[in-house]
Amino acid sequence: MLPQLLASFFLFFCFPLIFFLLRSLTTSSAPKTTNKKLLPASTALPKSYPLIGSHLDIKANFHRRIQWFSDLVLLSPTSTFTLHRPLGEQQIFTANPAVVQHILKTHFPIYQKGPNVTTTVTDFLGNGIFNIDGDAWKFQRQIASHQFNTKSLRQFVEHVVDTELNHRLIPILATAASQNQILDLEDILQRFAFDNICKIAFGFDPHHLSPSLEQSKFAQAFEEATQISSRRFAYLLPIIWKIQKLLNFGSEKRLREAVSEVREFAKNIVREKKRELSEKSALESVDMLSRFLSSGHSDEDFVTDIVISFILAGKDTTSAALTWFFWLLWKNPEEEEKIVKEIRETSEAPGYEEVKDMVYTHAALSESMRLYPPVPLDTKEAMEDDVLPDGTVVKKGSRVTYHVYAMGRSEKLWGPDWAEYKPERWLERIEGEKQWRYVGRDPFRYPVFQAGPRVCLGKEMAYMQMKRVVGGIMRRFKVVPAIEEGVEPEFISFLTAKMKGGFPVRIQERIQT
Ligand code: HEM
Repeated sequence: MLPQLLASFFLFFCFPLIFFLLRSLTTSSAPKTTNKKLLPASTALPKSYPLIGSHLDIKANFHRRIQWFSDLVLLSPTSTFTLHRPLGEQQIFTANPAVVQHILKTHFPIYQKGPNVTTTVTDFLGNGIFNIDGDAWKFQRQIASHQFNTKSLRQFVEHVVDTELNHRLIPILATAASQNQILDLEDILQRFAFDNICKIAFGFDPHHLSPSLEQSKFAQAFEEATQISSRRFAYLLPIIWKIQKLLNFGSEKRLREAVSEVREFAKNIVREKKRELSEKSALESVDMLSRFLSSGHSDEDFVTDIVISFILAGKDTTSAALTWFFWLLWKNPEEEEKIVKEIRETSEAPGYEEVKDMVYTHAALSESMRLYPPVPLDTKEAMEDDVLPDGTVVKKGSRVTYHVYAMGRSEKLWGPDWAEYKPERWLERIEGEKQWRYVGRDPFRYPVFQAGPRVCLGKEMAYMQMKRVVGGIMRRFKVVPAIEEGVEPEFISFLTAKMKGGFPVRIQERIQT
């Protein structure tokens, strides 16, 4: 009762006062933007009011915020759009490759994660690699990068992924096919990816993908922590969730419980690894966790943060990418046939080189992530005043978001056929031969894995895993969505993308032709 009373007191008496005081500050310091006057008057721009900015429109569109921001940014002639948030805060959205290059590379020191993002997700991600800047980030990146060398990738594809595929995934799919069961493929792929990342990065097998598909308390807590942390960004004023946190009620109470569950799980991994390291003088294979623990940074909380960030990186990204990939193949059977052809031309248990050479599948994955990127938005905070290449004025403290989802759907960037699923956009024929060659794109035009000094460390690992999984599944099975005809699944995102409600599918044994 007391917490509710305190909160009500704050809401009714203190807020109006704060509003009044901040109003004078915000009206005088609002940065100028050049793109505003370039937008045609007829476009449905969000209305902005003193103090609350465009909060009413933001709230009304919250359920479809990815698509709404995408529409707004693509309507702008400069592909950059400034959103007025409450209390004079500005958030700049861009789908302009020159701007993306500016923030991610040429002016990298100015555009950091920044206090706004880091304080919002710090309860969940702590000082893990996704939530830090400066020397701490450099250190984590440098230690973690060893995990992604060729030797490690080979071990990953030929042992970790292969074993999980043949001993866990395929048997579950075979049973579903024989019993005509409906499975949630998104859930299965998340479990698969979670086992994979734990094995390769921490040398630990959580055995999350099992025939019972039992819901684990950890997985549920991880999902809740992700969603509640991500929803904090939508508050009219961050102070509201901060008070809720202080008083430990509502979603903040649940977040505290979920984070505690996640941390306990991660801490057990760390403790087990410490014990292993103390018992053995030399480990057979050195995983990333052992490297961190042996680097002189053995503080349990610090290493736990690193473990949580890596679970986030590994569990929800490739699974989101593959979920949408299988949806697109269902809608594009001729593309499915071309991939099956490539798979049948490789051996049943392909090694590292063979997986690397699956260029058609590689292109098909890049093309599906263009339309459904696993990380659809990414935000940086300006550490100083700046001007973007398109003339947009950025004030210190403003957030600048590059909209990956919008960029993949931009006619300017991909041409009038942008809405079509065409893996061949990424391929060219090798002269005089029947084979394809993969043609990479400018990473600032396709920043699905980010770009510049903070480009995704796991990019190659992710492609290798996805190609091997696609090969393993499609060689034998056809994935058939159990979704009513004409219904399009909804693309949503909480830090990483999801298919709303999961991806119900039936599995069919593929008829050999
Ligand atoms: C399709 C799969 C994936 C996509 C689309 C993807 C995308 C991204 C993006 C957009 C970022 C930048 C995030 C930010 O700074 O806000 C990132 C960073 C990162 N990713 Fe991935 N990722 C994928 C898979 C993986 C996997 C499997 C791993 C392996 C553990 C991984 C490890 C990392 C790490 C360590 C960073 C942090 C890099 C840094 O800040 O220096 N990613 N990834």
